[in-house]
Amino acid sequence: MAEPLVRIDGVSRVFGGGHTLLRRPLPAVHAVQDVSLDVAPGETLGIVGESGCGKSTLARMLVGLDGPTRGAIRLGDTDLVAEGRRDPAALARRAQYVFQDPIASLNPRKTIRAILEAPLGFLCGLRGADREARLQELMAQVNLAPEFLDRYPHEFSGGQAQRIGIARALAPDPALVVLDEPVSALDVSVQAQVLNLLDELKARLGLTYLFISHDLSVVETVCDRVAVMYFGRVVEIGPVRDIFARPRHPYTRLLLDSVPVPGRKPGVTEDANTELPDPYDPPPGCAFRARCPLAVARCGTDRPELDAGPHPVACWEAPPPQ
Ligand SMILES: Nc1ncnc2c1ncn2[C@@H]1O[C@H](COP(=O)(O)OP(=O)(O)OP(=O)(O)O)[C@@H](O)[C@H]1O
Repeated sequence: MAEPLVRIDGVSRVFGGGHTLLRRPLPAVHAVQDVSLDVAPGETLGIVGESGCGKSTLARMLVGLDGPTRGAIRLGDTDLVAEGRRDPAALARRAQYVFQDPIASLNPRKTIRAILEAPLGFLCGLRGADREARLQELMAQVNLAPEFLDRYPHEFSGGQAQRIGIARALAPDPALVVLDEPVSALDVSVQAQVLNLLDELKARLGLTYLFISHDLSVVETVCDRVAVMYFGRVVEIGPVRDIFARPRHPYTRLLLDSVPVPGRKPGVTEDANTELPDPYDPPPGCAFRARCPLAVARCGTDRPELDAGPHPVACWEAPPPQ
């Protein structure tokens, strides 16, 4: 792999915890636990897993919207966490976020012009004719007519609003764009247009994407590699083709089996125990074992770590890589 653009090293994020004034322990949620992964420049890394597994928490840390409790994140050769504290604008010029709900993520009282001018002025120091030229360029990049600049978010369809969200993210010309379920709120027909646009922009502008989704068919289409998260941890990571053709973790297999295929009975919904473990009381050993068809005694006591190679998995019973 080329020198990584992003290096996540042993990152954990705990919410809550600590003690009351009377020294009673407060409950803590271990949202992200000891995650290490790299993202190469120009790569699209998908993060998949069911609701509550820590995808958004991890993503938010990559743009400084949240900070790790432990571990380090590097963006190029800078310490992202330190940079986010020292100079949030410098971090925002390099890493941007596209939110799931496009209309809710745009200020309803501002025109699109005002929404896009803010980062161009504040982050890029553009004024006057230079700012206007960049505004026009951003609108062209997301295939929206310049007349739309003077409209308000509620006047847009979901797909158009997401184009504005993408234009706002591109405004400071970032290297990394975190896409948090960017098409899941859109109609299926519009999803394809937005995904094509993201693909074109990535090629044209040399972007790197972290793509969060629970829609595996979208992930299969757009991602180069995929990290599968379960209960705050990465349990499998590898090239998208390997993950889909030869999943090694039983949880990944369960996710793939749950994708609706016409004429096939879903495999997972018959699994009675489909709840994640209690995040306030994580079980010892492997967090997946209560749902796992391969579980053995050791899984209840020893937590498996990711093994080595281009397609690592954290499972005592996983088949060897092929
Ligand atoms: N600010 C917070 N305070 C307390 N707990 C939180 C906070 N943010 C997230 N959590 C908890 O951390 C865990 C991971 O949440 P996160 O939103 O990262 O998961 P997710 O995989 O992105 O889920 P979804 O797909 O539903 O957005 C969950 O148990 C969630 O309830």
